[in-house]
Amino acid sequence: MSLHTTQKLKLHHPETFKFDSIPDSHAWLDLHEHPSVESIGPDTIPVIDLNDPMLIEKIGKACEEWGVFIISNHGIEPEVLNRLCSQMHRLFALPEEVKLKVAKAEGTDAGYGGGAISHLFSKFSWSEGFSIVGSPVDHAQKLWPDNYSSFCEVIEEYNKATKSLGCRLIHAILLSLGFSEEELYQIPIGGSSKIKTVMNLNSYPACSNPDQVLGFPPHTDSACVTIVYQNGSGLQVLRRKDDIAPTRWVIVPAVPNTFVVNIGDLMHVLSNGRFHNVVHRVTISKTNRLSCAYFIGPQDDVKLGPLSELAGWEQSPLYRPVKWPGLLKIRSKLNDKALQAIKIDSSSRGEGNRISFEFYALQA
Ligand SMILES: C=C1C[C@]23C[C@H]1CC[C@H]2[C@@]12CCC[C@@](C)(C(=O)O1)[C@H]2[C@@H]3C(=O)O
Ligand SMILES: O=C(O)CCC(=O)C(=O)O
Ligand SMILES: [Fe+2]
Repeated sequence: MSLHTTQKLKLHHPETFKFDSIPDSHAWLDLHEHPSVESIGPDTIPVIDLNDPMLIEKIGKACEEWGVFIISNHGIEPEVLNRLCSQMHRLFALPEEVKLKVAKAEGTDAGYGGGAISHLFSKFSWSEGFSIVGSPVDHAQKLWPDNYSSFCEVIEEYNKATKSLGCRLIHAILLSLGFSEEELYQIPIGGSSKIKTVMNLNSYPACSNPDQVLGFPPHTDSACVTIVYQNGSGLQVLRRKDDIAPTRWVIVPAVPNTFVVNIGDLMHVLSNGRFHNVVHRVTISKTNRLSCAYFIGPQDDVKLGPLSELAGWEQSPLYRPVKWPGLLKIRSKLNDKALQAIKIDSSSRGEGNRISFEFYALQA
């Protein structure tokens, strides 16, 4: 791979994952000093059974307090997940030059490469990703000209099942905000025909010095919700300082037959700041790990803002409405400061206005 390609995609050098010592480009300093990681502590990420009669209340509470929860009884067959895993193995085991045939092109979200905000971090991630937007057929044909249907079939199947699971979750989340069943359909993401989904397949190779690297640095997801399937642990969420302890990383356990659900920036905006867009990162271990992150947000032409008027809340809106692609553009410049750029904040005029200006310039 040429240096140019490597830098543009913020991808590893093909030999990196075989090194015994970690190259400077991937080694983070003081990674585990602050905040600390809670291995056994007072924190347990809520586990929510989708058949629980108290589902709405439990989901609302988890979205507010944690911004992440684990779901069981989701109805997706383990057999589909096993097939998804074997196709992910098959994809990432391809030679580097084959995977690069479907490298993300400038300005597109779909294809092989690093994350959309990877260029904002000082170090490379110990991971490879493949993003799917819409049909995977074109890319799959390039990867396996004679044998692409087994990949496409499981992707389509998983997509269909996870999309309907996502709609169920979004409904429960909106109901927890106080909307009625009838009102749901007036909301820009309240129905399967209104949402857009992006599937991100991730591979985190085994590492001999896992404490020096990260599979993905700390970030929030931009979408409304993300549904994560993981075949082993590695994901950690940042728990805010509270009465129990200071800010700390909490390990998200890998519970068989469950998914992890994260709240993203757009759900934080939609709920007018009530739901927590949780910061998370991915750590690496001595064994290979696979995950599939399924991002659910509004369609590209839909502006999403706080739903305060609809719900008749007393609080005034904290954010200006934004389209998903617009937010991605701001994030690719401002990273974790992106939401400040759309904040309606009368109290901090100086800084706020400067960032808002940048926001409008980017939107133009
Ligand atoms: C629809 C999406 C969601 C994206 C951007 C675009 C395609 C790739 C997604 C990710 C995947 C990896 C983490 C993330 C933070 C990243 O860097 O790229 C995600 C990002 C986001 O959540 O904004
Ligand atoms: O691999 C994981 O567990 C999560 C990956 C992630 O955070 C992402 O793709 O946004
Ligand atoms: Fe993420």
